[in-house]
Amino acid sequence: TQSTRPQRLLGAVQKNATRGDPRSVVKAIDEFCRHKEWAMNVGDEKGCILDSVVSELNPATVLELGTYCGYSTVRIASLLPPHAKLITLEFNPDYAKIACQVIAWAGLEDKIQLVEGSSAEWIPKMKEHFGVKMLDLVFMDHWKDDYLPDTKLLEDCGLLRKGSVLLADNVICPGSPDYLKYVRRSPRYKSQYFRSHLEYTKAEDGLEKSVFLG
Ligand SMILES: O=c1[nH]cnc2c(O)c(F)c(-c3ccc(F)cc3)cc12
Ligand SMILES: [Mg+2]
Repeated sequence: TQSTRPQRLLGAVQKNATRGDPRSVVKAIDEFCRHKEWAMNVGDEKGCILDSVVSELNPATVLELGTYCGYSTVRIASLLPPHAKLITLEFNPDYAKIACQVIAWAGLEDKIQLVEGSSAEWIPKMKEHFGVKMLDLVFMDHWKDDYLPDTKLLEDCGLLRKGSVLLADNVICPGSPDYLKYVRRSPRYKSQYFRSHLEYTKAEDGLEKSVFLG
């Protein structure tokens, strides 16, 4: 039977990356996506912006919406301090199965909790089910139409504190205009656009970093 693109991506990791070496996992995926098959990882260029936001923030609790194959999950987790935790939500079971193996290859299982399900279902359960008090960073990379409703849900569930950071991928391509309008207009956020390119292409895309002001 035919393999899927995520399966071929995992194969490239297992073939080219060193077990327990997150940076080699990131590199293997970027090489695969640049030279073999495009895939919707945040990629190396936007990934560097992601790295700088994570490193500057030094978050203790991170929520990632949209795991896909675990590329940004591994990028983020490899930069976290020792006892920090990353919870990543993935709706698609096939993606979750691949991501779990990519995360294991990187040796980051102890820092990452991968949950299969929808953000709408799991955001309200963050506190009771994961013992999460507040979120220091949310990386939004799931589905453009869910960015705004999920942001409102995070607010309503009391998961954001003064200084919590929302970092959203793909705000230009595919684009999330309603989300951009909201965070840029709201007096409750200080928003900043980091211009970049759609992963592995010359098309414009960027990340929007929005600090919750409480
Ligand atoms: O659905 C998505 N979820 C999360 N991230 C994405 C992404 O980074 C993309 F580039 C794209 C994308 C797919 C096809 C295109 F032609 C352009 C962008 C989609 C997603
Ligand atoms: Mg993306």
